[in-house]
Amino acid sequence: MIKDIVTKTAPSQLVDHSACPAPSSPGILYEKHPTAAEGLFNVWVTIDNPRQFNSYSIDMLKALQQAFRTAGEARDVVAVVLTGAGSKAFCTGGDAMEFATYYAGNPQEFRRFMRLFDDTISAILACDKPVICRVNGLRSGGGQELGLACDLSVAQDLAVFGQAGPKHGGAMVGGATDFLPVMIGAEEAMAAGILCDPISAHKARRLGMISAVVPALKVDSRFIPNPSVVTDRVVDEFGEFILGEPKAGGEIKAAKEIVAKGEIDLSRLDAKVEELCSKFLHMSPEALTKTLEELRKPKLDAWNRSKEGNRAWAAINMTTEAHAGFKAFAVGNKEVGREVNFVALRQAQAIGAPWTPDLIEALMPGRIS
Ligand SMILES: CC(C)(COP(=O)(O)OP(=O)(O)OC[C@H]1O[C@@H](n2cnc3c(N)ncnc32)[C@H](O)[C@@H]1OP(=O)(O)O)[C@@H](O)C(=O)NCCC(=O)NCCSC(=O)C1=CCCCC1=O
Repeated sequence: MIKDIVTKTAPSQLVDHSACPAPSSPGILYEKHPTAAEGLFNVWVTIDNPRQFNSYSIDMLKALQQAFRTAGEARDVVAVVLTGAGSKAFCTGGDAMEFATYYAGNPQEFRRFMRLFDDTISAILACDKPVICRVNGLRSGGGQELGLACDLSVAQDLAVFGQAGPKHGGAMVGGATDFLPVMIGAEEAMAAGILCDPISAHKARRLGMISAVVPALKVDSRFIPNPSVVTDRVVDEFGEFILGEPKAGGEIKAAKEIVAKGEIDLSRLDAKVEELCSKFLHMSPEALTKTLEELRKPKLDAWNRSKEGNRAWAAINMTTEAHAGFKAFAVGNKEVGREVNFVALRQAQAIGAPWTPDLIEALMPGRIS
C-alpha cells in the first residue's frame, strides 16, 4: 500500500547531490550493510591497514573524507559505522614513518596534510547520519581524534585509548584538545592530554569518553572481562576511583597469561553496534539529524574556533619538536625506546641553544648524552 503511494509520488529521476566521488582507496573499505528493512542500509567504513595498526596514508584520508560525505548524502543510509580491521587497533593515526621521512622538517607540506586531516574531522561532524565509532582495538593519535569526532563510541573492553601528544613532540590539536574538555570535563581532559597515560576502555566509559563497553575475551568459550584492569570495584578502600585502572605486579602477569590463552571475539561489539543502528532505523530521520546537529555544537564550536590556528602551529612544530619526535619513533626500537631524550632537550633549552640538525640527531633514543 505505502509502496504504491510512494512510487507514484517519488521523482522519476533523482538529482545527484554528491560533491565528491565515491570513496575508493586501498586501505579504506566502504560497505553497505542491509538493515532489517528492505532498501535501507548502514554504511561501514573500515580503516584496513592492520599491519601498521590501521594508521592512515594520505589516500586513505581522502577516501575517509569522501566516505562520510557519500554516506551522509545517501538517501538509503540510516547510520555510519567507523571501525578498524582486526581486533588489535582501531587506528593509531597518521603513518609515523611517513611523518618521520617526509613531513619532518617540511612545515608547508605538513600544512597540506593537516588540511586533509582537518577536513576529515569536519566531514564526520557534518555527516547527516549518526556516526558510531566501533572501537575494535587501540585508538590513539589521530585515530583517537577521528573517534572523538564521532557521535557515539562503543568499545571492546581490551581496547586502549591514548594520545601520543607531547611524548612524541606533538600536541593533540587534531580535535582532541577541542573535544575532550566538552566530553569529559576540563580536569580529566587536562590529565589525559598532558599525562599521556593509556586509558582503558572501562575507564574511558567511566569518564564519558565512550558510551558502551562490551567484553571481547573468550576463555573456555565464555566471555570474561578484561583481566588486565579492575572491573569488579568502582572505588578502592579510600574512595578513589579504580574501575578501569590497570592491575599491577603479579596480577598483571596472571592477566597476560589469561589473555594469551583466550581468543578475541567481537560478536558482542557487533551486536551493540547493531542495536544502536536499529534504534536509529525506528526514528524520524530529519528530527534525528536536527538533534545530531544541535548536540554536536559544543564539539563543533570548539573545533571551528581553533582548527586553522592549530593547523598552522602543527605545521611549524614539524620543524622542531615533532621533527625530533617522529624521527625518534622511526630510528628507535623496543630496546632503546622511541622517544626523544627530553631531559637533554630541556637542558639545551635551559642555556638557550637553538634547534639545529645536530641537536635533533643528538636527541635520538640510544645516543649517549
Ligand atoms: C603504541 C603503538 C601504536 C603500538 O605499540 P606496540 O604495541 O609496541 O607495537 P609496535 O611494534 O610499535 O607497532 C606494531 C607495528 O605497527 C606499526 N605502527 C603502529 N602505529 C603506526 C603508525 N601510526 N604509523 C606507522 N606505523 C605504525 C609499527 O611501526 C610496527 O611496525 P613494524 O613494521 O615495526 O612491526 C606504537 O606503534 C606507536 O606509538 N605508534 C606511533 C603512533 C603515533 O605516533 N601516532 C600519532 C601520529 S600523529 C597523528 O596521527 C596526527 C596528529 C595530529 C593530527 C593529524 C594526525 O594524523
